[in-house]
Amino acid sequence: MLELTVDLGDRSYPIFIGSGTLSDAAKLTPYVRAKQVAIVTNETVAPLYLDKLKALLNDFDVIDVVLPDGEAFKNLQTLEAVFDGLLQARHNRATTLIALGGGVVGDMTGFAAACYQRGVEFIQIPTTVLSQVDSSVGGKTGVNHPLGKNMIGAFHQPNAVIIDTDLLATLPDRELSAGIAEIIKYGLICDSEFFTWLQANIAKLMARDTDALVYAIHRSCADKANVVAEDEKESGIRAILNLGHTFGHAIETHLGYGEWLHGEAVAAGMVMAARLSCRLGDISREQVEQIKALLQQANLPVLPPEGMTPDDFLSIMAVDKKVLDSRLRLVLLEQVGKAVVTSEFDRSKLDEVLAEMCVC
Ligand SMILES: NC(=O)c1ccc[n+]([C@@H]2O[C@H](COP(=O)([O-])OP(=O)(O)OC[C@H]3O[C@@H](n4cnc5c(N)ncnc54)[C@H](O)[C@@H]3O)[C@@H](O)[C@H]2O)c1
Ligand SMILES: O=C(O)C(=O)C[C@@H](O)[C@H](O)[C@H](O)COP(=O)(O)O
Ligand SMILES: [Zn+2]
Repeated sequence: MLELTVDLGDRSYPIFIGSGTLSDAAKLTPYVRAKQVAIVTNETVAPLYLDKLKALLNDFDVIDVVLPDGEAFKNLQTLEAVFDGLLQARHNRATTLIALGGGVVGDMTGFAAACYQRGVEFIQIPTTVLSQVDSSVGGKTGVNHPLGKNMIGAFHQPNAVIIDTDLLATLPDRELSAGIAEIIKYGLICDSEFFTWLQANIAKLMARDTDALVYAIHRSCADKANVVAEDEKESGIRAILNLGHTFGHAIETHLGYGEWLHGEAVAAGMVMAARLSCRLGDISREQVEQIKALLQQANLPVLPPEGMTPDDFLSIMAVDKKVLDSRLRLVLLEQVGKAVVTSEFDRSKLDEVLAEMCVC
């Protein structure tokens, strides 16, 4: 079992990573501070893992809230079900919410915890690759709005993150690939050595080799924990975790949430960001091809969806959360392994990349 810490002073918390961590009550119960516990999960994950989790909580008063499955349900209306469950069971400020599921369940549970009675504690038990390497760590919580991804939310850190790699056995291949997109992101933004490791080990990851998966999850969480510890609320460096997301969120919003998976949209978005970085003279064409090749080996898209126009991108990107004083800010690559967040780029180059990549 591996352990990392997200270092946030007196709000620091552990990330436990390994096979079988969800069979170990000692990893969970110290982070539940009172009797009331509410497990939030969804209709796909509940039949697979809810009983396993409940078995660790025999000494607690446990309720569960089972949400519908899908990005399309990551909204304020679905959140009502969590508040209904908590209020009907008379949960008070000492309750602990536990998110058992992928990033959708994690983001919604965290946001419910941030809001319920003005803030209660929560624990993340991520069950997808994407949530194990990214969404369960760092305290970004929230829901989508029809006009933009994650537009309603809060920063609210969990008490602990418990990652059991055994749970990935039931994950569909398409979801594995989507998670690998965010893993590749870390190599690109801050860890060139990891990028090189990924080039050598992508086949193992795709074959679900346990050692490779544990290594990639641990390294991704370590990279994310470092960034979050430096800039918890994204006043600066944390925005590098958004590589590919300005384009990717535009794809998700334009298509309707759930058509493309988040990781798929981010993959295409990272190629768009890489192409722009190349056009601006930072990374080479060869490096863009290396990035594309790695994503393609993970069965990820490297082009935007057919029919999406430059104007479709620009109108949604205009409401991106990183926009400052009406100016678009993008995460670009200075090198493979070094991202920067900037509004100081030649806008005509963005137009050229969009025109070149959008197949209408
Ligand atoms: N908060 C953050 O920092 C952050 C970071 C990255 C992504 N996100 C958000 O995370 C979401 C994407 O998360 P995701 O990729 O985990 O998608 P998801 O939560 O929709 O899960 C993917 C699918 O896998 C199913 N599933 C989950 N665990 C399973 C398991 N062990 N076995 C079988 N099926 C399983 C789910 O029911 C779902 O159908 C997006 O909403 C994205 O915006 C948030
Ligand atoms: O943790 C972060 O910071 C990230 O940006 C991680 C992203 O992978 C994630 O998709 C996040 O939800 C995006 O946040 P947003 O603020 O751009 O909505
Ligand atoms: Zn993401």
